[in-house]
Amino acid sequence: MSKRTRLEKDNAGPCPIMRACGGCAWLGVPYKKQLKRKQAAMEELFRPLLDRFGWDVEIDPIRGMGGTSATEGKLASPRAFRYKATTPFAPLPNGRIACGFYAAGTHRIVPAADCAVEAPGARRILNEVARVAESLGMRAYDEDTHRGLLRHAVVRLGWRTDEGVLTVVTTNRDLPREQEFARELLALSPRITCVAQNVNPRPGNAILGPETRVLVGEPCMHDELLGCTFAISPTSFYQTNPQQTEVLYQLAIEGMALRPNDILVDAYCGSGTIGLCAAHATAQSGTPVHLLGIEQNESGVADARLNARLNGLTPEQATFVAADATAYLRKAAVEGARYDVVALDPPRAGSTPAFLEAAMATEPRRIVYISCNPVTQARDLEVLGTGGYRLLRLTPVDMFPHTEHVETVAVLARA
Ligand SMILES: C[S@@+](CC[C@H](N)C(=O)[O-])C[C@H]1O[C@@H](n2cnc3c(N)ncnc32)[C@H](O)[C@@H]1O
Repeated sequence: MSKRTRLEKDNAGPCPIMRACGGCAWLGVPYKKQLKRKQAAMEELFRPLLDRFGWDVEIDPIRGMGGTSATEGKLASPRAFRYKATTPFAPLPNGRIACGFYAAGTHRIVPAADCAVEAPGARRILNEVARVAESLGMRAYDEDTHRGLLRHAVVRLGWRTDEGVLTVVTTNRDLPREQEFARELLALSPRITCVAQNVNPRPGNAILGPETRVLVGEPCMHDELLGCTFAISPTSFYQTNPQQTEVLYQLAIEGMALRPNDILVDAYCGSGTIGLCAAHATAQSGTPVHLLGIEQNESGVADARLNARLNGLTPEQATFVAADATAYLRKAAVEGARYDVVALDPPRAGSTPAFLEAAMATEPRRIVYISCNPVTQARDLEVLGTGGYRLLRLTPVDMFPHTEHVETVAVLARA
């Protein structure tokens, strides 16, 4: 038998472009082994902290898709779990447009007909955006010369709904043949219910710029988590792996251990999802709480207010403020505010010492810290431990199979 070429070997694997694309470095690693690796990484990261504070806590087995690191036997390798997909665009000769994934560590685009981890159909929609733009004579943005219009496209599909938002990111607001472009994008899939344009004129790696407008269709899409309905605008934050988001939120809600009439703060709340799932559950069980959500992205706050209404919560039951979480909580603490439970879910950079100090000054019974970056979370838990909070539970969740990333939920109580 002839020796197989490297390309043939790649094509026989779980994804034909897994070596070229920078997305799923661990796709070839059995899923159970991935979970064990992540569990070991969490032990190594958090053990010194647990020992230093004398917190007698065993880190829970990481909650993977279909099982945990402690599950007996093999686990199926997860597929089709990412409900948000993105492509960069770049110019090719003869007005053609490249799209796909950046090769690992570069800005070289690797074309992809499909993607094993994205929701079915998402990659095809993104590829079709390039074809539509080519047919209308649009130019892709060139990172070297800073010329051209089309930079990225982002598609988000509903997990429990048939809705979706397609956002094209351009260097300026003016779109040639705008209406035709928008209509053709809307027609790419019955699942696209909103087509939006985001304008990002600045060079650099940030995908989204400051201005967004809906070109055609609905102003947002909807999805459902833990029995709640959520409206999601084109540029509001919404988790990419909804199945695991339910696991994550359920752990956070359990950790809150809410009591009737508690004031619950949901800081860095995005579209309000964590706090609203918690407040909705307590309202349903006849023991309502008061929710205060804090988020700096105004479109997230607008979504959160709408989401409160969609889930039957009044403005008295759920209030959302557009503010920097640190500035808001510092002021509240100085004014003597008292909260019963503070949940926070900051971006990868983590929270700030000033936020954590202010949160503790409001004397919450519990602090629930959800993190997509355990390294910054460990740093912040040090501040909370020094301030007198004690870790009760730490649970890793696998939101990002086939990558080294781990999400964690830490539950702390006032000592
Ligand atoms: C990891 S997301 C979490 C969102 C939400 N909890 C969820 O599960 O969908 C972090 C959120 O923090 C917001 N954010 C970032 N920096 C912030 C700040 N300084 N103050 C308030 N919100 C901030 C971001 O806009 C984003 O919505």
